[in-house]
Amino acid sequence: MKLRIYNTLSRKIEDFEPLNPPRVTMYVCGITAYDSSHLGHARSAIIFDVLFRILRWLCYEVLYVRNITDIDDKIINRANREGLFWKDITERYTQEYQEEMEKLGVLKPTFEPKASEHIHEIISLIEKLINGGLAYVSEGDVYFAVEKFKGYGKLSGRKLEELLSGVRIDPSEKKRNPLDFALWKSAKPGEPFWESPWGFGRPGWHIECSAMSLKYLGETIDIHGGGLDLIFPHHENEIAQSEGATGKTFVRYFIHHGLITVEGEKMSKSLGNFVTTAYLLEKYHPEVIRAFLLSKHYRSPLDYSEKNIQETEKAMYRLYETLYWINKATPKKEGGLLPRSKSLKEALSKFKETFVQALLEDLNTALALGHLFALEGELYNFINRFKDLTTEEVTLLKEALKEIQELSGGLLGIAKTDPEAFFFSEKERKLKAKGKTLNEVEELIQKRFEARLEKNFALADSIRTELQKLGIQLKDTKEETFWFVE
Ligand SMILES: Nc1ncnc2c1ncn2[C@@H]1O[C@H](COP(=O)(O)OP(=O)(O)OP(=O)(O)O)[C@@H](O)[C@H]1O
Ligand SMILES: [Zn+2]
Repeated sequence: MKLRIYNTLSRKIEDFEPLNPPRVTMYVCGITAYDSSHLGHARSAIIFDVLFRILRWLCYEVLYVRNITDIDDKIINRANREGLFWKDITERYTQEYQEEMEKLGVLKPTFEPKASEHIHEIISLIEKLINGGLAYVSEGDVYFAVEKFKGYGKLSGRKLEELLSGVRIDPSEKKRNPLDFALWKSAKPGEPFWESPWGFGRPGWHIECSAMSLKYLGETIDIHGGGLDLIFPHHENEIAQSEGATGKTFVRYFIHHGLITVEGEKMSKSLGNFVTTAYLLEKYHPEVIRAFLLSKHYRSPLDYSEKNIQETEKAMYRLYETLYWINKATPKKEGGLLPRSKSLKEALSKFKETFVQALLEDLNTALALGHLFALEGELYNFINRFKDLTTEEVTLLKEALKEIQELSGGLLGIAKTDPEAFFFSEKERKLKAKGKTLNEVEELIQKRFEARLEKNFALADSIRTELQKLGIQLKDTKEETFWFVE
């Protein structure tokens, strides 16, 4: 079994071959910690989380770095605006982000280095670039000289001449070429600074990723990822810095995901069209958010709207309802598989074959989810149609449950929660929003259950109507009333 993945460098889907198997090195550009994270940041973390899980499932030993940018103009502006020390800002939002990612079931990367803790490595790398003639000092700043690096533009497919035609030349600039970018910026009043051979100052944005990936993962890394907004200039500049300094290939596979959009525009803080991860976690189960984010191919844009995520929630409730019934299923008679289970059996073996296959072919989470829901549909119909299950039929249902939990739960982080726990926390959360407690509602449901046993249908119906007003959906079986809040 082999992973095939789209490589932005070649613009093709390629077989994934790590440089030194079984080791795989992966670096993903993380957040700039100056504000609360939004759904776009969660998409990035979850896509690479799925890739991380798949690589581990393929028995690779993955070293995964996701950095935190904690030196940046936006951080400094925010700190000055709030009258706080820059570190207060970055620590607050880093912690918030890490807690949210944990709630979303995102596995911790091997390393989460911060730019501010790697100034020494950054300075050494800049010195190397200056010594190699690829960077120059100008009034306390250091710039990378883009025309000195032959391959500049190879990732984004841009040519230097084309790029130059689009920029305004300002003769007062400290740069020799308007496309040169800052590796080091001299300190301005009110900004954090560090000591360097070029005076007090701070690193530019791009150099931190080159320095930290070199430190933790070595000169050549297998995978480098981020949103496609980072292809140019960020990743182009990272290549120039890293390859300029080492003379080696920096990245074997560049993987870029599409953006979360709102009515077609990138979700971003500067446009003010964002929903925070915290807000979504208040409203939706973490697995609903994951399922929504994985419902489209990672390279496509994904348009957020409340309606779209609510549709995912409906599908997830149905999935969990099915898993709930399987959990509860017990045989009513001894016996083997009857002809009626033929299509379920086929659906299960199809799922086992196709689910992982979809993920291995360029991480097609949308298709994998399609396979999951196809099996779920078969399971749902089977459970609802046949109440006199045989021992072997129950075994088949439990096997399907186990496969779903292992494959979808393990690789997508979806369907990994115990179904009872899923509904319990969902009911609590939704009732709280309606000003009700779980106890109150459970008492009503019990009362209705008893009324039905006593054939007091008038009372049972009036309770049902009352519950429906709260958006509660009820489903009666002989043993219990299954319910959830819409
Ligand atoms: N709308 C989005 N959809 C998907 N990924 C995004 C989106 N916005 C940012 N990202 C990704 O999140 C990661 C962290 O990015 P970063 O903190 O630099 O965000 P940003 O682009 O500055 O966000 P904003 O513009 O909202 O401030 C990057 O890999 C980036 O590509
Ligand atoms: Zn980066």
